[in-house]
Amino acid sequence: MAITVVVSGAKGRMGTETVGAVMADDQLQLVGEVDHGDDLAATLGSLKPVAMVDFSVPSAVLGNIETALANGVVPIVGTTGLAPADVEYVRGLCRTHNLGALIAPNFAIGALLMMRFAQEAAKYMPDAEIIEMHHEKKLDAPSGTAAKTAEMIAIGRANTPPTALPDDAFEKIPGSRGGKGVGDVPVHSVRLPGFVASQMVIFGGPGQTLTIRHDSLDRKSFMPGVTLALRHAPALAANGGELIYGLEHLL
Ligand SMILES: NC(=O)C1=CN([C@@H]2O[C@H](COP(=O)(O)OP(=O)(O)OC[C@H]3O[C@@H](n4cnc5c(N)ncnc54)[C@H](O)[C@@H]3O)[C@@H](O)[C@H]2O)C=CC1
Ligand SMILES: O=C(O)C1=N[C@H](C(=O)O)C[C@H](O)C1
Repeated sequence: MAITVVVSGAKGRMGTETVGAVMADDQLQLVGEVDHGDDLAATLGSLKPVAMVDFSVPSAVLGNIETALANGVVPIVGTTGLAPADVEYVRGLCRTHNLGALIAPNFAIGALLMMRFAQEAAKYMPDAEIIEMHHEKKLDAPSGTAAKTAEMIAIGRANTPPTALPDDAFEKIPGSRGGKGVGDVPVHSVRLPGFVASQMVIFGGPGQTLTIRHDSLDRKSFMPGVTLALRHAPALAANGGELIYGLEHLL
């Protein structure tokens, strides 16, 4: 029997692509679409899908996750902009509702490999900075992918501290050195027309640099990951209330 799916954020760039991908997958059945202004709780309550995939906006995603879990629906979340504390909050909600969920900052296989290689490289080359480049309509900075990459670099270099900058180093223009969050890895966010989603992780060592780069040139790059995640929804529903953070854990 096909896995029933409601798409949240269905009228957006990712939502539109997702609607098409779900409809084209014979293991999945699209039963509903919601966007801004629609009643998600009523939709999920009446249609009772197995999964809700969310590509909405940072200000709405936590509420949508709460609504899905409260209605017994597995959230498959691509929306970014969640803080680490939000992810922990969702982890707790999953336990409370005894229902699994997935938060995946990036569904593209190439991006997952880029993050994995970055974690590995950081063991041997702990000095690293991230430059992420996205289209000009993106709301959040840094990207969810950059934030997760920084976390993974921090894990990779846990036993190998990066080189300290000079004590008297300074920024003539505030922000020139990028932003730092979890993992203390500088992240530089570029927003320009022309990009979909790209990221470079640059490692530096004495006399050498290593650059790991991924480019999503089309939003189709995310769709195999989205449908794969949705096919895992029944297993997530029965996993005892565990939140999975990162699609790599389902590969
Ligand atoms: N995890 C991944 O692989 C990817 C994640 N994203 C993320 O997905 C999100 C959406 O990206 P885009 O499609 O480019 O944005 P978009 O702006 O094109 O689409 C967002 C849609 O959400 C709708 N929306 C607003 N409030 C809503 C609510 N309360 N409930 C449901 N829908 C609501 C908007 O009306 C709009 O149609 C962003 O956070 C982006 O960072 C984007 C690409 C890949
Ligand atoms: O907004 C986007 O477009 C993207 N958002 C995700 C992120 O913030 O990492 C994934 C991908 O980079 C595209």
